[in-house]
Amino acid sequence: MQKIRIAILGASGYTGADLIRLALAHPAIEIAALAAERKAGQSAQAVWPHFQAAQLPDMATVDTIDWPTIDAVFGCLPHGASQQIIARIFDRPAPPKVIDLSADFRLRDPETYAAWYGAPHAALTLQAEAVYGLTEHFAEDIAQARLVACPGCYPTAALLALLPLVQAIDPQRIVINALSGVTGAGRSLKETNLFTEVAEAVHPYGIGSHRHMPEMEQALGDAAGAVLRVSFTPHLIPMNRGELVTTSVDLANGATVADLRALLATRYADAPFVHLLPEGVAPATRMVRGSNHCVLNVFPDRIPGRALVIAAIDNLVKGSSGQAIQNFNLMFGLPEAMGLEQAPLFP
Ligand SMILES: NC(=O)C1=CN([C@@H]2O[C@H](COP(=O)(O)OP(=O)(O)OC[C@H]3O[C@@H](n4cnc5c(N)ncnc54)[C@H](OP(=O)(O)O)[C@@H]3O)[C@@H](O)[C@H]2O)C=CC1
Ligand SMILES: CC(=O)N[C@@H](CCC(=O)OP(=O)(O)O)C(=O)O
Repeated sequence: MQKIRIAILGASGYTGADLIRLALAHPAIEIAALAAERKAGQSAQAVWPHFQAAQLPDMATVDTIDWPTIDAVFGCLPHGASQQIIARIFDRPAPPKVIDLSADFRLRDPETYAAWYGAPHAALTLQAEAVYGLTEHFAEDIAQARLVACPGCYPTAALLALLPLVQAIDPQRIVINALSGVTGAGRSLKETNLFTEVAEAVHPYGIGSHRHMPEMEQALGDAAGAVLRVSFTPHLIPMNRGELVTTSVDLANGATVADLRALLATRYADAPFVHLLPEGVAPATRMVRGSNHCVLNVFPDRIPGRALVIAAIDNLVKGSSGQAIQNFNLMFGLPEAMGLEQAPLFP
């Protein structure tokens, strides 16, 4: 089989590392280029000693990649930088397809983007063109796209749990609490992510202001046909990878908890990576660690008329690099699950 030649930009970060891991196991991918910024010029093994057994290119810079030989790009770059670099890629003749993991192309409305990200978007035409890459919900558009904006890790879990339910709940009354492992914050040095400050502690952050709210509101609002607001509070927990999202919803239109379970069961019956657990079984990060799977369940709340919908994913796989490969598969007409079949690591 003729392999698809990929470049991974931001290959020295955490999502870049998991993309390398997944791409090495993908039968249709050849890793043709890796790029970094400060670590450019280093060998892949100098940056990632756990890839001793792999044949990998050295870390280049974005501009020194042999672009005409590249079929697909995975952008694992910080937001802001990502839109500048991706705009330059699309200025080239016959550009490759791009799967962007950053937040830069997720929000449709330029004013909403500027309000939440603190600066106007630098590539408005591409922003309008990009397809939102929540694979299970937008597969047809993803398959036709040349630029896919992969969702944030929290929106991935929250939207997989809630999008099928919008007609059975009050979409204006959604409360989302989330827990994330520290890799969610990336590999760059931040005081709040030091072992000494993360270990034996849990803290909420971005309270009332986290930039994943407009992303969730955009997708849920589209599904509900209404402008809406969600309440979302993330927490950083002392764990490397994994994410758990607990949503509290008001039942609506006569729906019961059993109806919510039936909606999720039907919606994801054929989805290779999204699983409604048996009644009463609580989703846990250990059920998905290192895998592209998402586990979901619905529970009655003690407050009448309310329900809890809980989802667990691995932020570095279904929450970023795995979902990016899933989208790549659709964009290149490959089976959706190709290269992603690994079972979770347990314990
Ligand atoms: N971590 C997660 O769980 C998730 C992350 N994302 C998003 O994916 C993207 C990557 O995240 P993550 O891997 O965690 O980030 P990291 O901070 O771990 O890595 C960032 C990477 O980008 C490179 N880089 C930084 N600035 C530039 C630049 N100006 N030009 C070229 N390369 C640059 C870095 O190179 P160097 O090391 O050489 O400085 C590094 O390889 C981010 O937008 C993030 O928000 C999305 C979902 C989940
Ligand atoms: C623990 C932690 O810090 N998580 C990150 C979200 C990771 C993610 O999905 O980031 P992007 O939207 O930038 O792609 C945060 O809260 O900003």
